[in-house]
Amino acid sequence: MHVWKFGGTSVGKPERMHSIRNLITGDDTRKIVVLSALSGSTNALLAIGESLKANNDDEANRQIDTLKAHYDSFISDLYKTAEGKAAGQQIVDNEFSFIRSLTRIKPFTLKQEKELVAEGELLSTQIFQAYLAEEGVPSTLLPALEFMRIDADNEPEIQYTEQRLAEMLPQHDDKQIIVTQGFICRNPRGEVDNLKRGGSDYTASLIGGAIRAEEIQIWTDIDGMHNNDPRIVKNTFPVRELTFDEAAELAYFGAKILHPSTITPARMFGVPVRLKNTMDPAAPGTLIADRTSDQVFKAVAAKDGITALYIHSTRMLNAYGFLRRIFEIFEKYKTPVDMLATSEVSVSVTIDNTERIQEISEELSTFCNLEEPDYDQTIICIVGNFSADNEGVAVRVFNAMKNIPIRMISYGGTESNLSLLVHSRYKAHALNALNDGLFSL
Ligand SMILES: Nc1ncnc2c1ncn2[C@@H]1O[C@H](COP(=O)(O)OP(=O)(O)O)[C@@H](O)[C@H]1O
Ligand SMILES: N[C@@H](CC(=O)OP(=O)(O)O)C(=O)O
Repeated sequence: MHVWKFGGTSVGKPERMHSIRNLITGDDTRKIVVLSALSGSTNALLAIGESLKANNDDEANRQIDTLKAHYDSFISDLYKTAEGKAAGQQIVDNEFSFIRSLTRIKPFTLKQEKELVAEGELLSTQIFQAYLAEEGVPSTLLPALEFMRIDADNEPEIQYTEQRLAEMLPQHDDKQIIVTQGFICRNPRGEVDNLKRGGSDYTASLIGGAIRAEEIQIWTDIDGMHNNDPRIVKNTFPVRELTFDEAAELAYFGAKILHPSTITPARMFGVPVRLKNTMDPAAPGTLIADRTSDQVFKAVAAKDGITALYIHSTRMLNAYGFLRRIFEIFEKYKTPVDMLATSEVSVSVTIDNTERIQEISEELSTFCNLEEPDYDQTIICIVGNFSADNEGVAVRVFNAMKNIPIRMISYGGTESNLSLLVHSRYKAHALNALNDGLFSL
């Protein structure tokens, strides 16, 4: 069985839904088809939520009218028959009457916001499945809220998904196509929740891992993982093969094509992930699996919103236990550390979640001296085959970066990553310089 995920841009127009229908029925493989919300919908729903939080109900109602008009016109273009249009209209009317009911709940809390934002995927999947029905393609809609769950730390419970799907899927053995929602899940309180922005990729790989799929395919609007951010750098090109580790680093460090956690379940169960282009299905895309080519530099990605903390020991040289004490504090406040640089008496670390920075700094100050943190930093992550006997890797990177100030360097943590910290104002310059220095022929 395969799991195929189509992102917002791939379902965002009626003609794109027509293409998806052709793609998923183009071969005999049984598929779970994971859909995101129509492009722009999640942002529009969040904007409605912001108006409601600000008690601006008139604005929220205007925004709801605009979004509903978009769906009305979408379904009128999507379906051919009067029955199809009526079925589509029924779905849209039902979901929008639920959205309007949320505007009447005061105060508008996070719980309602999560229910509101889930409407994007609830709409797209029902609309698409009704379209398949109109086209005579047998399919089932499997509600993600019945098999996707996160725990108290917001981590997906893959064993629960495995067990639920083992119960649910056999009931639909007669169907080749099973449609479900990306992104949405329940939390331990049974409420509607989600896997954070871009989370439909993660849904697909959690399902793929849970059912030990033959392959997970992520269909988007570009022909695979490019060697650099195509929104910032010209002349990028698709990378044909990546290992799980390489792809995980790129996704975590900012390659927006994949949600940062997508690779974890796929790697855990050895399920290959293929990135494909809905607009150009014949393009080979990128295969993420255990094997890779031996090309030295594979790709570069950048992650913004990073804060660097500079921590100095107040004790003498050779003190042991210093790092342990520091990291226990980050653990206590559930704040992951991304980059790390050490000297004998100092440690510099980066974090991207500053929610608990105040408490962390106060506890560190009890046994360390802290410098002012640097905000607005960017991690530039260079991924490739940097095995210990590969000479010249660092020199090529630093030559490319020779005109850009570097705040921190991390190399040797894995054989596939070299990371640099720069101020965010240098991000575009750094990505372009690395493209010229590492990839131009
Ligand atoms: N290294 C990269 N390779 C490919 N695409 C990238 C990369 N970095 C950023 N992107 C952006 O990711 C976009 C696809 O991701 P996304 O918008 O989340 O798609 P979808 O809506 O299908 O989920 C591309 O259009 C591209 O602009
Ligand atoms: N709709 C959600 C989930 C998602 O994954 O979307 P996309 O596949 O379009 O990135 C979001 O916008 O965050």
